Amino acid sequence: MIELDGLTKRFGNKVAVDHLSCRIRPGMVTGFLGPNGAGKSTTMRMMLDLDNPTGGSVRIDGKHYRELQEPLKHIGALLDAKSMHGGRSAYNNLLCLAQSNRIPASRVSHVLDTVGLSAVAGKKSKGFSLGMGQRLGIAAALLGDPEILMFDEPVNGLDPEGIHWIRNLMKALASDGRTIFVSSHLMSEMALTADHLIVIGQGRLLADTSMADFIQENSRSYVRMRSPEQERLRDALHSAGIVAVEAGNGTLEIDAATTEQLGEFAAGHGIVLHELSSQRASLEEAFMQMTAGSVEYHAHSDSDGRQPPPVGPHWGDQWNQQAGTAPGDDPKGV
Ligand SMILES: Nc1ncnc2c1ncn2[C@@H]1O[C@H](COP(=O)(O)OP(=O)(O)OP(=O)(O)O)[C@@H](O)[C@H]1O
Repeated sequence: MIELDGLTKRFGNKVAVDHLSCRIRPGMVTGFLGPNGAGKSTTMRMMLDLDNPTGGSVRIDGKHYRELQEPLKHIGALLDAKSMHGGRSAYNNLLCLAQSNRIPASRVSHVLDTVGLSAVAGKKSKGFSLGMGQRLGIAAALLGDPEILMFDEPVNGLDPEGIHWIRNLMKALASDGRTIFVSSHLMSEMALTADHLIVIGQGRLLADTSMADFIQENSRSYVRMRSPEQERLRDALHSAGIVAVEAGNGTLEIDAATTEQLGEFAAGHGIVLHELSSQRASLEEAFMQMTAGSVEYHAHSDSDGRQPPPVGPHWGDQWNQQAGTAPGDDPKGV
C-alpha cells in the first residue's frame, strides 16, 4: 500500500503537485492518469524519495522511503529506462544493482528471463532498442521481488507483442497480491490493464475511482443512427421533439432515447436504417472530458480544420464557445 497525504511540490511559483491525498492498494493495477505536466512524474519521484515534497508525506507500507531497510525489496520502479549504465552489459547492470542492495545474484538471471532478455544478457545496454531498454528497466524493478511496483509509461517503445506482455505481467503481479501503480498516455492500453484509476490535473486529484465508474460518470451514452434517408429521418425526429446531432458520415447521435425506441420510431415512419447502435464513450473520451479544464498546453487548429468534439456536453460547450455560439446552444441540433 502506498499512502499519499497532502503531498505537495512547488518549483518556485509553479505548484506541480497540490495537496494530493490517496491510497494505492494491493491486489490491483492502479492507473495514474493526467494530461502532460499534470504532476505524475513529480509525484512518482517523491514516492521514491528522488524529490523532496514541499509539504505532505508519502508512506510505503507505513514507512517513509528513507526508513525502508532494503528499499528495492519493498518497492521497485521503472521511471527512466535510460538510467542504466550503457557501457555495462544487461547482466552486469543488474548484478551491480543486486550487489549494492543485498539481493542474491541468482535473481539477475531470473528477472532477465522474466523480461525475455536472457539471449542478450551479455550485450552492452547502450546498443539496446527503446523496447529492450524498457524491458531492462522492468527487470531492474523486479529484481528485489518487491510487493509494490511503479511503472512510469512502461509501454513506451514496446511493440504490440511487448505491450501485450507487459499488460499480462502487470495483471499477474497484481493477482499475486502486489500493489501495481502505472502511468500511461495510452488510454486504450490503460482501459485494458487498470482496475482502478487515479486522475490528476494541475497537480490536484480529479478522480480516485474504479475504471468502470470513471467511464460511467465521465461520459455519456448515446444512440447512433445512419439512414440513406437522413433528411427525412432528421425531420421526423425534429417533429417528434427528439434532439439529434449530426456527427458526420451521415450519422445522427441521439442522447435521450434507447435503440428500441428509435428503431420503432424509424419503422413507424417507414424509414430505412443502415445503423442503429448503442454507444458508450471510451476511457480516452471520458478522460479528455474530465481533464479538459486542466490541460497545460492546448493545440489550436484553424477554423477549416476544426471539428466538433465527438462526445460530451462539456466538449460541445467548449467547441460552441470557440465557434462563437453560446454554451449549450447546439448549432447542429435538429
Ligand atoms: N525540476 C523542475 N523545475 C521546474 N518545474 C518543474 C520541474 N519538474 C517538473 N516541473 C513542472 O511541474 C509540472 C509537473 O511536471 P511533471 O513532469 O511531474 O508532469 P507529468 O504529469 O509527469 O507530465 P508528462 O505527462 O508530460 O510527463 C510541469 O508544469 C513541469 O513543467
